[in-house]
Amino acid sequence: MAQFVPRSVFPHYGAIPRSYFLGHHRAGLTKMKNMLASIDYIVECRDYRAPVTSINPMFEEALGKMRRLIVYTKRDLGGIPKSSAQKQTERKLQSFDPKSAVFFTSSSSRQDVSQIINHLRNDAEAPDKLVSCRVLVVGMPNVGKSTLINNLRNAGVGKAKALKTGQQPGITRKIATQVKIIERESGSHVYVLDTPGVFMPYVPEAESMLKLALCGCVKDNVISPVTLVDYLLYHINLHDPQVYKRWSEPTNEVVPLLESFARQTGLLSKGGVPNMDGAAIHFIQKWRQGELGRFLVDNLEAEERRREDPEQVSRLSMTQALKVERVTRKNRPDVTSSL
Ligand SMILES: Nc1nc2c(ncn2[C@@H]2O[C@H](COP(=O)(O)OP(=O)(O)OP(=O)(O)O)[C@@H](O)[C@H]2O)c(=O)[nH]1
Repeated sequence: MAQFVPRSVFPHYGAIPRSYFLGHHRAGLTKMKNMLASIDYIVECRDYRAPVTSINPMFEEALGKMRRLIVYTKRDLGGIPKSSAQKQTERKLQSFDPKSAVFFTSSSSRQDVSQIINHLRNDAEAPDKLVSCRVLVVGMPNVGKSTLINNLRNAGVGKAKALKTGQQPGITRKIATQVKIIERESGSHVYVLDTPGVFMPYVPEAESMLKLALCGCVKDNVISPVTLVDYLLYHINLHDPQVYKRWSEPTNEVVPLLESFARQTGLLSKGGVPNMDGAAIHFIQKWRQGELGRFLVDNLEAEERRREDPEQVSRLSMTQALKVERVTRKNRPDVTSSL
């Protein structure tokens, strides 16, 4: 049998929507900016699996001057714990933001979260900090902000979950009431505030939109689930095509793979026809649960090279991004208006 050769590039970037900037994203960002005077820290959450793509340039512009902690969430889904590959990834990510404290968290690891508590506790206990400390947690939709806050609260003051979390983006719609995560004898405690996830007005590259959709930052109905699985299959094949051997030989063909997956998992429509969209969503969920390989969808070596090239460094500024969004809206109906 001929040896399987995975695709080295993804060939289908056709009609991928590039926007998911909803009303509550814009409103949330404005509110965050207005409350900065009463905030001591920003905790910026990024998705470990897409650590570069899940950076929202709007946060850089709006909140960039604040003291900031960067937290890469969902660490458990991005690699093998304590492996040399994981260590190398994390060293690289730390080197991208040398001026910020950088943390990596998995919701199942109390130790990961305790490191953030220790950092905030030490900093909050500085002699000039006699009043309460308020921390704003920001990030893309569904990146794991509320989960992180619940875990910080549990590790810091031993209390149970305070905020609702969920598999789809948009669970938190408004800036939430503050939650105490560190108690101090002086009575000036450390509080965190949850915020609605904010997407960017326009995603310059179709591939970035696919990565963000795979990680769950946009609702599952915005991009065709079969296209998303095709993109996921492209990544899986570059890592380990054996992970789907229960349903298929290694393949670059998404449709037969999903048909077989649908049949074997009972995802059939009337007449026994495979329910392709249902199967695709289920397949993606399996990856999001770590059952189809744990890897990054961003290429950190490419990002390193980009950062070394001054011509490439300029990202879309917020003003530029909003301008592009306005032009896009003018030229075609907004994909988000029906959501
Ligand atoms: N495996 C894994 N799942 C996580 C982790 N953190 C969060 N999740 C899951 O990711 C999903 C989103 O988490 P939330 O905490 O609701 O995300 P959010 O950023 O508050 O979402 P929005 O309110 O939409 O902005 C939930 O299903 C969580 O259980 C993690 O470290 N590992």
